[in-house]
Amino acid sequence: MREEELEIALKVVIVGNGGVGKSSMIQRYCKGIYTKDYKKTIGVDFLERQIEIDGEDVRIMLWDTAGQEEFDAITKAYYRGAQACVLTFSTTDRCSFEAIKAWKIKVENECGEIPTVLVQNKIDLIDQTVVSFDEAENLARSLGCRLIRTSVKEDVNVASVFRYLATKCHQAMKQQYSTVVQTIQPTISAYSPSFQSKTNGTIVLRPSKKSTKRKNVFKKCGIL
Ligand SMILES: Nc1nc2c(ncn2[C@@H]2O[C@H](COP(=O)(O)OP(=O)(O)OP(=O)(O)O)[C@@H](O)[C@H]2O)c(=O)[nH]1
Repeated sequence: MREEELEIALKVVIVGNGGVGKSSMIQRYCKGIYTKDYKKTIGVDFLERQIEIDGEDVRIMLWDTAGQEEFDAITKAYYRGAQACVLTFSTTDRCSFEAIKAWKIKVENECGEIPTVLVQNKIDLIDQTVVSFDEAENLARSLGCRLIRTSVKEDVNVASVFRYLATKCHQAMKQQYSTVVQTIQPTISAYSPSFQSKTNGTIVLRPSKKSTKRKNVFKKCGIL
């Protein structure tokens, strides 16, 4: 497999109370559609979309989890292995805003600290807001993540949420990859007066099949 054929896949979980717009957000992003009807998610659902980050293909798998507590036992299992998280609340639902910290803890218990974004959805209904501008900003600051305001209905900022997370994960993977490559790909520099080579006595050892190594490294990092 050549380097350019490698694929990076990201698992992203979307969490938040029922009715905040999680399913709508995923449908909007992956299928480009929006429906006014509310159909409660039962358990877990998933859709995917491929985008390009830094010239590389990144497949984003979006896991839509039910917001109702009755599904907690099922949904928790699906958080495992997620590399990024979207914490969602609705502009018109105070409880969904107050539940955000609990949602973060639920995800952290399964995945540890992963790149996370706080999303305030239904910004088209800002005249009916029950969360002030500052409250949302302060919550994002206290959680240590970026706040993005979206309207799935009007298609505002939805793509930015996933591009932001994919870029963060992609950078982290690249960094992780180069660290692993540095450890498994030693460069031995030795001066030998009796050895006359093109490199003036410096012997450089490199793997002959770079792309195969790289693929293995990606596997080790859990990227493939
Ligand atoms: N005005 C407005 N309505 C929205 C927006 N996004 C979603 N909705 C509506 O909010 C309702 C709930 O949306 P869903 O996507 O089903 O919510 P959910 O978070 O997946 O809900 P659960 O499956 O119960 O967890 C639907 O009627 C949507 O049409 C938005 O940006 N603006």
